This record gives sequence, C-alpha cells and structure tokens, in this order.
Amino acid sequence: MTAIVSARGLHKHYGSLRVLDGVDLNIEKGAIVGLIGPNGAGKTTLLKALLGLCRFEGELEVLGLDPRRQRHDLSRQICFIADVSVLPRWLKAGQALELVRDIHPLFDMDRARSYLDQTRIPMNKKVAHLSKGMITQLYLALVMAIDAPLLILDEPTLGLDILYRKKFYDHLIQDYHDRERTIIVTTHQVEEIETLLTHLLFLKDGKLVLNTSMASVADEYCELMVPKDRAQAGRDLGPIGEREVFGRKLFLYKGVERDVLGRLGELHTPGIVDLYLALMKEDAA
Ligand SMILES: Nc1ncnc2c1ncn2[C@@H]1O[C@H](COP(=O)(O)OP(=O)(O)OP(=O)(O)O)[C@@H](O)[C@H]1O
Repeated sequence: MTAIVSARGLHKHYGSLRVLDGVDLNIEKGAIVGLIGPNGAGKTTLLKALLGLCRFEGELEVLGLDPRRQRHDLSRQICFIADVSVLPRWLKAGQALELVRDIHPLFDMDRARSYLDQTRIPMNKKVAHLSKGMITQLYLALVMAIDAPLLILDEPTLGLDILYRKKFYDHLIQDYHDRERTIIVTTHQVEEIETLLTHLLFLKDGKLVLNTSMASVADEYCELMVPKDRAQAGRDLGPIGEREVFGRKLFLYKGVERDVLGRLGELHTPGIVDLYLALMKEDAA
C-alpha cells in the first residue's frame, strides 16, 4: 500500500487555543476518507496543514512531499475544494473555464463541461449574476475537472440543493472509479457520504477520537435493539451509547461479542451518525 498522507504528532495553536493536538494519520492510496467533527473541531485546519496552507508542528508527508517546503509542487497534484467560492465576480462562467484551462495543466475541459451540463448555469452570465448555489456548482465543476491524484473536499456541497448534492456525489464516485484517486472529504451531512467512504476519521477538540476503516467499524461496533424491559441487561454489557427509538432501547457497543449481544435482541451495524453521537459525547474518549 502506498501512503498518500503520513502524519505524526501534528500540533497547531492559535495563541492559547489548541486546534490540532497530536494528530497521527495514515491515508493509503485509493481511500475515500470522511473527516467528521463538530464546528471548530479543527477539520479545516487539518486540511490546510495537508495543503501547506498553514503552519504547524509535527511530521507530515503528502504524496511524498513536505507541504511546508514543497507547497507549489504539491498544489499541482491536489485538487482542493474549499467551502467558499473564490471565483472573481466579474468573470463570465464560460471565461472561468478558459481561465482554469490556461492556468492548470491537469484541467480536463470535457470533464468540466460534462459537470456543467448537469446544471442550468448560462455560460455567458457573469459570476456576480449567478445564484449562490450556481456559483458553487461552477466552482465544483472547475475543480473536479482537475485530474489530480488527491482530492480534498471541505464541505463541497454547502448551499446546494438536494438534487444537485446527490448528482455531485454520484459524479464523484463515478470519477473515483474512472481514475486512480484518493479522496478526503469533510461534511456535516454525513448521511450523504456514508455509503461512499472506505475510512472514517472523527476529530474532536483537535484530536482524532476515531481513525478506522469502514470494514473495522462493522467488526468492532455493534448496535443492539431491545425492548425497554430488557434495558438493564443491555446496560450491564457496558454500551458506549444508549438511546430510545420508538419505545425501544438502542445500545451501541464496542468490542462485545455478537453472540453475547444476539441473545438479548436485534443486532445492526451502526451508522456514522450513531457512532458519532456515542463517541462525541462530552465524557467520551
Ligand atoms: N486564522 C485563525 N486564527 C485564529 N483562530 C482560528 C483561525 N482559523 C481557525 N481558528 C480557530 O481554530 C478552531 C478550529 O477551526 P476549523 O476551521 O479548523 O474548524 P472546523 O472543524 O473546520 O469547523 P467547522 O465545522 O465549523 O467548519 C476554531 O476554534 C477556530 O476559531
């Protein structure tokens, strides 16, 4: 396996605020990694560190390069979608395509057009006269058409309507299968990416409280649904999460044998939201 990202002991402070607090991370080629965490957890800061866009302490290699010293080389191999649209407002949509074609050697015009065909953006309109969602669509089309081995998406679908968000992720996965890519994505709409991911990272107060493959989630974690009158038996097995669903109790366990749990009720593999709720509790981790 080739490491695309290799980080040891990443730290970042803003004054007395500790934003990254000892992050260790390996991301292998071909992974689709979801970076999930509450507001202010440090997700964007971590992505900025990977891109060489902020200073930090610790060891970090991305695509075999040091983002602090080789940011320029790195930027040619990473396609980065930020959560803000940075397109000049005076530019017409069609001109934006030509501009990126002229400045980025890995830009694929046909691919950009195929993204834009899915939208209702008039190519002769200025960015200033497009809707907020259209500006994001245009920006996504431009950036997604850059044929880079590493794709970093920071809240890519913020402000987009449901239909286009679905199209975007369909496109993303198609694109992933068409070319060899590694993808890191942050979003608060985790249900949308749940089925795409191969790896899951939970960041809380600058620390990774979960760093695992989706396959390991299914092996390690298990949900048990029991009638309320069996709740105590469920609690006795040491769940890491407990909540009520339609008058029954849903417990989440880590590392407890499925055979043992299965005697009490129905078993499921937990979804990302349930894992998140259990692991992000104030007293957890
Ligand atoms: N340039 C900066 N100067 C000072 N503090 C900053 C700066 N950038 C980020 N921070 C602080 O660092 C912390 C982490 O911010 P970051 O943007 O990485 O969080 P996030 O996990 O991406 O949050 P969100 O989900 O809200 O986008 C926050 O407390 C934020 O206020």
